[in-house]
Amino acid sequence: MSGGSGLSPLAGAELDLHRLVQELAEDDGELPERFICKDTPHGLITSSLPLMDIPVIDFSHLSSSSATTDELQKLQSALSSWGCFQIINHGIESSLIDELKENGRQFFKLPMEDKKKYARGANDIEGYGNDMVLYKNQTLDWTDSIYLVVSPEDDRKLNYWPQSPTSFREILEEYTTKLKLLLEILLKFMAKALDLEETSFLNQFGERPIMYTRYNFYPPCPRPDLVHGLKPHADGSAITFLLQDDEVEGLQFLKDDQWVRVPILPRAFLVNVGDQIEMMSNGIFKSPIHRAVTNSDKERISVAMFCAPEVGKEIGPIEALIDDTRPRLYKTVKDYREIYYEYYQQGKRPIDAVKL
Ligand SMILES: O=C(O)CCC(=O)C(=O)O
Ligand SMILES: [Fe+2]
Repeated sequence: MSGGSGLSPLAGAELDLHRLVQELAEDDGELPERFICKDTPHGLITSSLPLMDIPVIDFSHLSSSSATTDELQKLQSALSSWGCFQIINHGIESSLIDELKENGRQFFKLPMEDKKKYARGANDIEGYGNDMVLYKNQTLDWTDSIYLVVSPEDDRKLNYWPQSPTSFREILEEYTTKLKLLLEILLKFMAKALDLEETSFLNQFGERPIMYTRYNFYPPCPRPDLVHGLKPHADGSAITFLLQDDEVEGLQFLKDDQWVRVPILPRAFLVNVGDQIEMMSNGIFKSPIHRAVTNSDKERISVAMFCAPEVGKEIGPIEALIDDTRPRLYKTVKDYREIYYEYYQQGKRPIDAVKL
């Protein structure tokens, strides 16, 4: 479900029964037509593309009194220019991060029949599967994934949570608890960076924020020049935390019509704003377009955590960010995810649906 970015599609979206990318990759056969992009130049890892000078925010500085102002300024500038940054010294243990990713890797290594026990069901978006077909003639992305609601806890569908490797569930649970705290801290810093009340963003998330995780697995691809790992999209979430592969590059952002490669910073979080923070910040923070590319000899894994306000919660630009020089740019909406998919299915950029 590339481009789906952490939100559920409209009911009745077409479910496709094509084969998993991993099976195709092991086949060594011809690249099926449905993966070949016909439109833009794509796919290329092209080391000729510039490496992004991505801002790195040190969380330990944000919490210390002396360095706070500079770091908040950096955060503000990162989010208004790029809409993304990397976090170091975030306090989540390396061992937890390593195990989370290793569990993902091990899961994708299981025999197909074991993985298929967790296969996405008809009319569901959760579980193990390939790119989900949401609109007609959609080009398929070269990725398989496991997609799970992790919060609120009572919305979890444990039947989709792998039991092999044995620590998969426990580690994901622990990771979710820690990321939820990190999300809260980050939202407070983001408000401070704009001179707002600390809870200005947090309040819009409500009591039961939604968190989805997606393990993206990109097998080596015979023609990385012809396919997308994940086609260009902006996330429909409010905030996305991404753990990139420690060794294999693949994530790229679009800035001023130019694709740039994201450097690997092991165990850092790549954080990007999703459409919902762009709306809440009245357009000051940008929800960036990004994509993942594949390569012909190495598999790649990434783990995304999409965070969004609770279901049914009204969200919109924070009042203090609306004035004569910056009029309100977005509507107030509920359940942006439905709007997101409706627009996505029509091949339009979802955030345009909520612009005034
Ligand atoms: O694999 C990556 O690096 C990108 C993942 C991503 O953009 C997503 O899951 O929405
Ligand atoms: Fe994304």
